[in-house]
Amino acid sequence: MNAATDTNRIVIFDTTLRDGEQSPGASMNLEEKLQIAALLEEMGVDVIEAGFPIASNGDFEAVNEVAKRAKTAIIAGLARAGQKDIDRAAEALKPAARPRIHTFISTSPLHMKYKLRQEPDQVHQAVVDSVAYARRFTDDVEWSCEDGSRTEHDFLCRCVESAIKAGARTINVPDTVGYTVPDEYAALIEMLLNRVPNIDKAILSVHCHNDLGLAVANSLAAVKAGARQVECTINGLGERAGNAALEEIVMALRTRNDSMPFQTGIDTTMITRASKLVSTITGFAVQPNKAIVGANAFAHESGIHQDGMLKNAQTYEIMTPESVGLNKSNIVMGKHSGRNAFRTKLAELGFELGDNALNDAFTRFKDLADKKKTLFDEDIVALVDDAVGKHNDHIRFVSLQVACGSKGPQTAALELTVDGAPLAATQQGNGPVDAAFNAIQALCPHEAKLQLYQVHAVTEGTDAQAKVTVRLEEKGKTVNGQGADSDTIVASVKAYIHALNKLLTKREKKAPEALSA
Ligand SMILES: CC(=O)SCCNC(=O)CCNC(=O)[C@H](O)C(C)(C)COP(=O)(O)OP(=O)(O)OC[C@H]1O[C@@H](n2cnc3c(N)ncnc32)[C@H](O)[C@@H]1OP(=O)(O)O
Ligand SMILES: CC(C)C(=O)C(=O)O
Repeated sequence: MNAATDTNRIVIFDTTLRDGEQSPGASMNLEEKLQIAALLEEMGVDVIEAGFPIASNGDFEAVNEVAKRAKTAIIAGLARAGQKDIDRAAEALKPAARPRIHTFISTSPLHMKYKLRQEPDQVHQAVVDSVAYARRFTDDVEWSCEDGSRTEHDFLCRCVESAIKAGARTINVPDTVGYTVPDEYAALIEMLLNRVPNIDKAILSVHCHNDLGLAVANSLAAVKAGARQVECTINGLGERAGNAALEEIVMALRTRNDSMPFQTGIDTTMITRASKLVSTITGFAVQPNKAIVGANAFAHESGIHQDGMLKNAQTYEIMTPESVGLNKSNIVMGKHSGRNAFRTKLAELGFELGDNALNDAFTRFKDLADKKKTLFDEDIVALVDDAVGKHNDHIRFVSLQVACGSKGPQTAALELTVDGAPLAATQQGNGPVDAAFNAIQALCPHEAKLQLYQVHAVTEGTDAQAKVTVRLEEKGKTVNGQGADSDTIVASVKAYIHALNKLLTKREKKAPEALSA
């Protein structure tokens, strides 16, 4: 039996927490990673790559904590070809019921010569040694040939054969730089299946980047050619232009099962929740026309389309919105809704809040419902995001009053509490946002630099909530803060404070006494 092809079940390997986090600015804290991992497991992801344990203590802790909590999913940790990396990955994965060590090394001439500065024979030896060493800790070892799509075929076959002989159960052939095209990539997979004598002892996997916008097409072509694991991320997050998007792979396989008769274990109705959670946590907005999860993916604007939809939805919809978890709810939220309905709605939207966060969010919900005529799911998501994980915050927003307009000066009077102590300051600035941020600086002096300031309207209308993302950088560490409010300046201040609180948490972990710095 050929394990690589004799099944129609596609293993979904999600790397949102590892390759996804390599997107500049997409760093996530431990609590956020745990939330994402829990949702990935609930939606049926087979393998969750939780991090690269040697990269930092934070990555180690994330892999370790995800490993402790996982019930059914395989948890993978990445490691370069070296004992130190593998030891660290093995240590982080110790509590996992189903640990996988994912070890990799580059095999393309370019990477071997310039990056590794190693001869092919040395790289080949490193493949054998690293896989054999990883097998001391777990039976489940995955080996990746980084830049596999630009690797010479003879050398690739030699390395793959040796990796399998040394004990790798999954062989991943990444298109690391998003260079390949579908027919070429499919031919590469076929070539490996035809030429590597022991290929039946392993599952072939693909890991595609989106530099030419072909990550999903390449992955699907590879599946048709015999690959049985696809590595992907929610919303296509990832290094540079990103990775293949999980939601696109899964929905393509489901919708075009006639031409691609393969199954995944994903509960597709959780896709929208996962997309929103990852977007909220990373501050990476999903483009409106993004396939499957964009705001317009199921919107029909033009008359002829609307007419067709009314007569038969299949005229213009190849998937139902319900199949990806949209519009499932018939709970209409408004100012008369109670706590139970709110909790149920939150569960539908993918949030499980502790009592404190729930109470906080419920109070905000009631305030918003008093101000806003119609509350959409997006409003609730924005408002809950605002509450999630903030109950331990050192800095808390109390109030803001701004004077703005064409005559100036723009002034912001801000009240905060820092560790419970009330503080107030009034500052001017070049516009109300600048004035408000200057007031924060006056109350909480810090060195962090503002790298990104982004405002989105959560829904339509002039009473829509604004959702603001603020990215701060301090000593090479970046954090994203989010804030939502029907007042854009208040949302901005909340986002800034959220980011500052995250920086404080990072500092606290590094040196508990550094909080006052
Ligand atoms: C394609 C991918 O996505 S690979 C994963 C990328 N992810 C990351 O890099 C995560 C963040 N990285 C980090 O935190 C750091 O780069 C670390 C901790 C991994 C390594 O840090 P450092 O030890 O300071 O090394 P640095 O990053 O400067 O250089 C990488 C070194 O690893 C070597 N290397 C790269 N890949 C591999 C590999 N698969 N196996 C063995 N060695 C490798 C490089 O040749 C280089 O070695 P050199 O220092 O002898 O020249
Ligand atoms: C480590 C490997 C799998 C990778 O991320 C890549 O090659 O893009």
